[in-house]
Amino acid sequence: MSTRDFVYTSQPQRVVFGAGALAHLAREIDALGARRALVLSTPEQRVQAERVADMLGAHAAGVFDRAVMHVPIETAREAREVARQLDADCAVAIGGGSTTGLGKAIALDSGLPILAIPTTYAGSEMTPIYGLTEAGVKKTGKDFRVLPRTVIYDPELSRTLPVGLSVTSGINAIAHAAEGLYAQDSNPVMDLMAEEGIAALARALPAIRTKPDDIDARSDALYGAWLSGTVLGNVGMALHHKLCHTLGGSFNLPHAEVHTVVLPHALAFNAQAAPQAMTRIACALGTASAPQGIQDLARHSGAPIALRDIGMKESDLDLAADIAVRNPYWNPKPFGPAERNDIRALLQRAWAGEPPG
Ligand SMILES: NC(=O)C1=CN([C@@H]2O[C@H](COP(=O)(O)OP(=O)(O)OC[C@H]3O[C@@H](n4cnc5c(N)ncnc54)[C@H](OP(=O)(O)O)[C@@H]3O)[C@@H](O)[C@H]2O)C=CC1
Ligand SMILES: O=C(O)/C=C\C(=O)CC(=O)O
Repeated sequence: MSTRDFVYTSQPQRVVFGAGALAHLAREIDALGARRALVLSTPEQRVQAERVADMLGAHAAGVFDRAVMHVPIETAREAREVARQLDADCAVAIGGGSTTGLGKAIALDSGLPILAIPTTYAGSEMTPIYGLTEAGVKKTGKDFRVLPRTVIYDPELSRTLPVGLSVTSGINAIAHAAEGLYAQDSNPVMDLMAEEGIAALARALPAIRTKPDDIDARSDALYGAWLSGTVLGNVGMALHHKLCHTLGGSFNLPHAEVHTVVLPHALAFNAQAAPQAMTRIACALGTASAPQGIQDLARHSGAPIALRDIGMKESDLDLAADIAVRNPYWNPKPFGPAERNDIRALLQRAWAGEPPG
């Protein structure tokens, strides 16, 4: 094995993992030194949030249940104000990436520590990345104040996640790991986590499709999500995430589904420029080809493989290509304005659900 130069910085975070781990909530709030926790959720997950507030007893400051995808700035302002009025000294976010994202918006403003309890595989709980949407434009940034201090991973809570969303959310996680393997600032520790994360999710997703409440499969998927989210939090994103942020942010396509459709095509685009990463991804998937392996995993798990099936208009593909190449992320194969036609062709294949070219 050859070694290479790298920089590795570990991030201060506490992870409590296991079926039934939610029972440790009060202990973890104590460990944070928090006295008044504001519990966050989506409207639909309010019952779960109230259960969490009940577990906190006198340490619960209240419940704010208006989290929505992509964190509109108005919602962020409202939640920040509620946290101030209730004199909260901590935010407990129970839910998917949307709820964690709302916690991050509060922390960005106030420095309040976040305790995250993820119920999807999006991985936001492991990253210092935040997203905020203002006047129809989503901006992302990095700030260590938003990195949750404690994460409770309880696979019991993901048993109710519908199969379709479990698969697409799982592939959202795989995307973090896959791009981590060819990131400009990758390192050997993240590479190991990425491979293990992809392998765990590739095992778990078909098993969840067969038996959605299988706690071992749920546990494996959440373990993969933790590893993959850690990779996203430690190394850079590339072409795939740029395309997904363009399609989600400017065309309002559903986050996890976009990741699922685009990933095979983004990997195909990068295949020649990142051959070692492709080998590691394929190996973790147990397939001959990384791009085709991802598309097969999606198809065989009943997930969408075409942008046209998740709300993208063919007439918007030109604009999407223009936006994606305007401010490109670093990528092993550069994609600026000069590669606009290649990106347009990639999007056409993804739109039609063709095999990754
Ligand atoms: N900053 C970062 O590092 C990252 C940020 N993100 C961001 O997170 C958002 C996407 O996160 P994602 O998790 O995909 O989406 P959401 O948090 O929006 O959750 C998706 C859906 O899952 C449902 N759901 C969640 N948990 C359960 C459960 N246990 N049982 C039943 N239903 C459940 C929710 O239903 P309901 O609406 O009914 O509550 C919701 O409709 C995006 O805004 C994305 O940009 C994603 C990854 C990383
Ligand atoms: O939009 C954000 O909050 C920032 C990053 C992500 O969404 C990562 C992803 O595309 O899954």
